[in-house]
Amino acid sequence: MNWLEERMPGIGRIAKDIAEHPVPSHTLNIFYCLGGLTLLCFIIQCLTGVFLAFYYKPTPEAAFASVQMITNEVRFGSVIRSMHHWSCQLMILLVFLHMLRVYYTGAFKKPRELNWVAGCFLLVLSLGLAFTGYLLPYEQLSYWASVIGAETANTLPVIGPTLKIMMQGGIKVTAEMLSRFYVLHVMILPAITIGFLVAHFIMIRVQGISDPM
Ligand code: HEM
Ligand code: HEM
Repeated sequence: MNWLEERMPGIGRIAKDIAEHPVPSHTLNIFYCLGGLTLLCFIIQCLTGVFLAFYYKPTPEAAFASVQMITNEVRFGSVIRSMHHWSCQLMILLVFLHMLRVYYTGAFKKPRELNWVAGCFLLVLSLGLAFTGYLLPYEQLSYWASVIGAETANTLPVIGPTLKIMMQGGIKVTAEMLSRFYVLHVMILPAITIGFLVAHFIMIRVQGISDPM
């Protein structure tokens, strides 16, 4: 730390401020851990997702075969894939439970309204990540689930038909649908999620955790 402090004066104070921040006693229970556990799942998703991306091929011809190869041939491939799969299910469950904790403790009220709104974006982003990831193995179930998703988007007033075409790459499903979902899944949505998470945590730090009811 001294070595760093000499080169970047002030960094020790920031590290001390983070490490020595007291935890309010009323938050020492499982319900206040749900946000942190959601974050842990997101970190696991990013780490295991990068390993999957080393072998995954986002084309209609090769996607399913590459996922089969990850499962059957790549060393620890099935473990990494299972971790990605189950941590996704857990993340969605935990984010809803976290939202319920915030709601039932009234933590969305003044001055935390903006953080509730940031949280709503995080909820939609988490669902978007799970939805776009679902198509990637390109098996019957994932293909038709994405078609249903695109048709559901189609029913939205005004923007519906355009949204469907943007998702599928045309009136009918095209090869672009997989490329688009892949780019959304591994680049755009994780990057936007990280941005909202930073804002979420800065607001929590500035406002402090809400008082007990
Ligand atoms: C990826 C999703 C999310 C992550 C990783 C996350 C993470 C966290 C963490 C670590 C905390 C600290 C306290 C705690 O854990 O309970 C927190 C607090 C908070 N979160 Fe989230 N959150 C997410 C989604 C949401 C959603 C969906 C909402 C609501 C719509 C929300 C609203 C809030 C609010 C208002 C607080 C302040 C609570 C208080 O002061 O008691 N968050 N979040
Ligand atoms: C919160 C974040 C994420 C969620 C909820 C999520 C969810 C999913 C889901 C549900 C699947 C389908 C898996 C299956 O059925 O076996 C999947 C596949 C995949 N994900 Fe993610 N993912 C996330 C983040 C990432 C990130 C950050 C990357 C890469 C940088 C990534 C890369 C992949 C790849 C390559 C696949 C296809 C391989 C396979 O199906 O096993 N994911 N993801």
